[in-house]
Amino acid sequence: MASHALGGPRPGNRNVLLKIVILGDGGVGKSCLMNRYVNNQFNDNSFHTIGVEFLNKDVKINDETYTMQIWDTAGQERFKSLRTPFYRGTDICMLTFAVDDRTSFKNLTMWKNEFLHYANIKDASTFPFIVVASKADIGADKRVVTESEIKCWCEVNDNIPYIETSSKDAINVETAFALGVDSWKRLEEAFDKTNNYVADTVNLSRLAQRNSSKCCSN
Ligand SMILES: Nc1nc2c(ncn2[C@@H]2O[C@H](COP(=O)(O)OP(=O)(O)OP(=O)(O)O)[C@@H](O)[C@H]2O)c(=O)[nH]1
Repeated sequence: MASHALGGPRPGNRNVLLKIVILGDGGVGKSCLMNRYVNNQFNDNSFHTIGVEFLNKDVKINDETYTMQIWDTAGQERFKSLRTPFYRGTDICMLTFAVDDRTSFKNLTMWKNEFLHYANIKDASTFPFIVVASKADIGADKRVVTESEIKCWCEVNDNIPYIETSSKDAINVETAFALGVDSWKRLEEAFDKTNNYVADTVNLSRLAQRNSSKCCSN
């Protein structure tokens, strides 16, 4: 949760800082996604990430300015203990798989659960996840995960928003991050509303208690 949600009104002239974590199997294109988004570059021979790396980018989305702090994590199993300590305090989680890699799609559930566990999030339905299908530029002959099965997985998982991207051809990369921010904003507003509602309920019940104790003392 961003600091303004905990500490009162959003400061007028400062950017909202959003911590965004990109998760998914090794080789699905997480580093390339971050590099396309932040530096508008693509590397055909990107190396495996060891642990985590992060980059910042200031953006304006729907008239609001944000500092996007993007954490690219190592997808390989052997780096699990190096990446999981960085999950806490995340505002948006991008669950990534490559459309030419069925195992990476099957592992989305594992990634989601790993994140929920180490970020200590109790209710997945209130957290802004985004599913990012990467390498959408590859030919139809190489594609092994269909759009309908991705949509189905998202539906079963609290209707997580989903987008197909290509870092190589710069398709939908900015939109993917904007989608994450949209989802974060929607859930944050819902959270604020619920909390106000709970606060009102508490106040009303306190009032009722006070009134009823008055009645008792009469
Ligand atoms: N065709 C295509 N290849 C891509 C795309 N994005 C990444 N790749 C390639 O996929 C390979 C792996 O990309 P990375 O970004 O290093 O993958 P990663 O998910 O960060 O991998 P780990 O660091 O091991 O977790 C590289 O050879 C990239 O060039 C894409 O949009 N299209």
